Amino acid sequence: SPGRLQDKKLKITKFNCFAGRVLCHLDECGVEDINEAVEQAKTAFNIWGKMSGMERARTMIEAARIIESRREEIAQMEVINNGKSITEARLDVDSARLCIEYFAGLASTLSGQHVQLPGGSFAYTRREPLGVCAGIGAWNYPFQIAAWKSAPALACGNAMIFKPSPVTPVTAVLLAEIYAQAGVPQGLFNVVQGGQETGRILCQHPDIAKVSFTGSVPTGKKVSLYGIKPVTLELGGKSPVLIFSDCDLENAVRGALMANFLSQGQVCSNGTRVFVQKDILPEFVKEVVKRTKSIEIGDPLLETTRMGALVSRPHLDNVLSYVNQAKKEGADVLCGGEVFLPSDPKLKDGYYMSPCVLGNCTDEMTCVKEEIFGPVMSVLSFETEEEALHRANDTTLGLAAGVFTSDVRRAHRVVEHLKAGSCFINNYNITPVEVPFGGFKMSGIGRENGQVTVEYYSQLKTVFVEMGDVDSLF
Ligand SMILES: NC(=O)C1=CN([C@@H]2O[C@H](COP(=O)(O)OP(=O)(O)OC[C@H]3O[C@@H](n4cnc5c(N)ncnc54)[C@H](O)[C@@H]3O)[C@@H](O)[C@H]2O)C=CC1
Repeated sequence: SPGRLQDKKLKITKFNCFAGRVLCHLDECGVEDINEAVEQAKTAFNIWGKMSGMERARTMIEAARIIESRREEIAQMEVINNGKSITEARLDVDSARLCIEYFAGLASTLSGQHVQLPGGSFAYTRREPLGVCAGIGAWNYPFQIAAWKSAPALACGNAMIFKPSPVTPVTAVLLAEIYAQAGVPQGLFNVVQGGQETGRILCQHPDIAKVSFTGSVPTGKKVSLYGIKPVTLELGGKSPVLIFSDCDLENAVRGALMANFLSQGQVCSNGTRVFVQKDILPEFVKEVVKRTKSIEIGDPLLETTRMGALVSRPHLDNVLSYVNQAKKEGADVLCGGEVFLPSDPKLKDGYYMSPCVLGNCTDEMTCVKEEIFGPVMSVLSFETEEEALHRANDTTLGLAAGVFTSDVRRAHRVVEHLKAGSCFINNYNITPVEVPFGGFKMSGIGRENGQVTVEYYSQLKTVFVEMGDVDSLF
């Protein structure tokens, strides 16, 4: 009930995803903790927000350097936190570092405009920070999300209070430690732990100037109703990949695997609806199934592992139930879709499953309509470009989309008509921090990364300067 966190502390139990054992217990933060974090952040903001961009950049670059020096330790912690393979966890740590470096570089470029007006008068605009921002994270990229939100926030002169998902509470704390070590004012980036109630209290706090949220569509809807404050929403997807018969098939197969199986399929931008032109369907399916079957599943800390454990037992059960539903609705399970038991007895209670390819799918099937958020690829066939585009766009979501073709005119024509915020031509699921990322339609509002993100973490002030006398009508 509202306010229940005012009096008593609730405990979060965090499990180790790949061995299924209890990892730690945490107290959920309530009103008092959040008030304290906000007060600290306000004090820190008063120092940080007044510094020049160059000064802020220097501290952020130091944070990036510390991340690089602790790369392996952070990556290992992320594996335990989330269950993904160490190879992927290292890439997440790199992406976090690159994002901090990128926005440190932008910090000194923040500027306004000068507008000349009649009579020598003029106006200018100032880009000012918002104040104390809230960041709310999902569980699939815990460290990376904390960096993707805090880097632009801090570069623009704001403070941030970040709440990680209670399913993966560990690594955001490392980021707070690193910023502190780099020398940001105390409390500039703080972490509060907890679930939806903590999130609600934080977002609704009157001194929170902005909320940047990553998570599901239903929660995003709630967050957007919390008050008159700017929100960035990075929500779910059910993205299409269009594979034309004139493509380079080898690259299309690789792209389809990257579009579905990174992070055990728990990626918002995944291209889970794979539309393949009819004449290359048999060849494509044969190759995709062969490679999916050979994905090494198991201990995510081993270098050879390509797929680790899903994030929790209930989530694993949910993904498996989607596979069962697909079977009932007439899809063919071409491979995987079952609980996977690693040979190492220590891992017997982990949340593993074999990656799944569903063939013979149609647009009405649940697996084609709903975000599964697990390693399940649905393959559909199409005949014409027009038909593929119509079916690809027939969804309320619009996070990402991909096209594989060797015809340069087709590639750009198709992308022009795809209703998605992040489109890929002849690749999939790459997210360089220099380019904006975010969704159309119900997949979200605003963007993360790229120069444009500065606009989402600052506000514009217009200043009019009169050089003559006041021309009064009275
Ligand atoms: N577009 C993007 O960049 C990404 C989107 N996602 C989406 O996130 C979803 C999976 O993540 P989950 O953690 O299960 O999502 P979720 O919506 O259940 O939770 C996300 C976060 O919101 C918090 N929260 C829950 N209720 C809240 C409330 N009423 N007020 C404030 N905060 C609240 C949670 O504790 C968690 O930290 C998927 O739908 C996925 O597509 C995930 C990663 C990236």
